[in-house]
Amino acid sequence: MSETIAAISTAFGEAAIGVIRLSGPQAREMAGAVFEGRVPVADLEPRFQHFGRIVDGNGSTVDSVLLTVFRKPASYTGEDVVEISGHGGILVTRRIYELLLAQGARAAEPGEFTQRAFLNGKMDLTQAEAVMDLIHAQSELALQAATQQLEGRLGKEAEILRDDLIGLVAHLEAYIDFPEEDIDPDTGAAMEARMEGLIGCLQGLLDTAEHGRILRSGARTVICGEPNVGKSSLLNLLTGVDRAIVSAQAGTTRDTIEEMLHIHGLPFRLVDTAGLREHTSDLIEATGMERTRKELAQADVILEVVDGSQPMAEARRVELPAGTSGRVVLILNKSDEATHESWSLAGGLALSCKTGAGIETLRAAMKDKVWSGAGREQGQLVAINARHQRCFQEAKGGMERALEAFRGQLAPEFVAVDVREALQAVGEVTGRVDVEEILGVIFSQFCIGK
Ligand SMILES: Nc1nc2c(c(=O)[nH]1)N(C=O)[C@@H](CNc1ccc(C(=O)N[C@@H](CCC(=O)O)C(=O)O)cc1)CN2
Ligand SMILES: Nc1nc2c(ncn2[C@@H]2O[C@H](COP(=O)(O)OP(=O)(O)OP(=O)(O)O)[C@@H](O)[C@H]2O)c(=O)[nH]1
Ligand SMILES: [Mg+2]
Repeated sequence: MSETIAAISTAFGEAAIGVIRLSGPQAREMAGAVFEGRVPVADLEPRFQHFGRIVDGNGSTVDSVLLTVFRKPASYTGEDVVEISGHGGILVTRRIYELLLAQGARAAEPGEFTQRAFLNGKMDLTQAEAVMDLIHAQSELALQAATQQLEGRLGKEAEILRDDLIGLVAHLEAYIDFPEEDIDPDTGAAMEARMEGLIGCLQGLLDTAEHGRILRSGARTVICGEPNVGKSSLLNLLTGVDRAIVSAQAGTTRDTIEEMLHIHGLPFRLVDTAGLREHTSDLIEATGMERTRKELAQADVILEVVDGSQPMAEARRVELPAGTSGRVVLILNKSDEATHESWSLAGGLALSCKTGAGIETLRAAMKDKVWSGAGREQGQLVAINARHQRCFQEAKGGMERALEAFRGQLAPEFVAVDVREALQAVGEVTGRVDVEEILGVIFSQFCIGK
């Protein structure tokens, strides 16, 4: 990391202010070569903003700016950092950036400042990932989860797990070093309980993966039903915009239409589909239906729309893929034309896309389908991502094997091998390595010679 990197840190476009950031050993020197202020950059007091001008090679002013110096290690990246706030024009910001590149700065890779922050020990991997989640958050709950992860909540949980695993390995190692000592039954039972506890903790974290996926990419929600029941009208009602074409003609929607929406802080990716009917001679329509079936198979929520004003016997209900029944919300649309009594036992929600009656009940039902919120206290919003999920799954696998080996009275070294694998996997969550520390714990907790 001897290179000094530069990037425009604000969004591309016209804005009030544009920030260019430099990080690395030559940050101050490079900034000093283009900045003219009352005091040379090398002597500027860190963490205060200083007014001055950016000048090009001919000595002409490019912009008047505010400049901030951060001295290693007290910066975001842990390196020397310089930030320059210029006027936010596309061209002006770009020119300052290019002047810095001309001084030898390298264009930063995506995420490189945060990567350096991680490599310099300013944050763990879960926090680095949270920075990205925070930037990408599109809903209130996703933002809350990212903020908490950035504050280190998940990292702390992983570290606690890791400490427990290190303790366990240390304990097992002690028996390897002293094979003449048998594990007495009380200790054995306690160790078994400890392993079970760890598996429970890992499972608890794994249980948050579903919520994590939904927060990060939205609950996949598919609107399906026979032609002309009001599917596109429902998409428009939920999103509040006239996105999809609505018409009295059956077969209006041919292709899938996608829109994002938010319900009580949760993101939903809503897909309107071509009406499903068993037989069609229209090739385009048939292709549309094929897409619909694919969407249905991976949906988190299925909004099955029927024309509730018609008798239930006349409705040709869509054949849903196996295993999806728990995810279905049946919507009895066109309730403004009165809901036919034959639907009374079907367990559907009466709705009118025409008047909007019933929409709040539907929104609540959609949230319920994907957000049980069970298990975790209010305000505690741990939601692991796919990488964490892989690590924790591997760790749990290791612990399950360890427990089995332990119960089968295998030698402690075999049990320890599996626990070590779990330890490695959990260490990967925060991005730590372990071996040295295990040695440390062995010698500090178990006196040699006993
Ligand atoms: N202008 C600006 N705004 C920003 C950032 C930035 O880099 N620059 N950040 C970037 O994403 C976020 C803030 N994150 C930061 C985290 C740590 C430090 C920092 O200087 N840390 C020092 C001192 C800590 C202290 O004073 O308590 C350190 O860790 O030693 C700076 C920004 C959001 N806003
Ligand atoms: N009375 C009444 N009519 C509705 C309601 N919702 C939709 N409609 C009408 O039903 C017809 C079909 O609506 P669409 O939303 O296009 O139906 P669709 O299910 O998307 O139809 P396809 O795309 O052809 O499969 C239109 O004439 C709508 O105005 C409702 O709640 N009440
Ligand atoms: Mg439609």
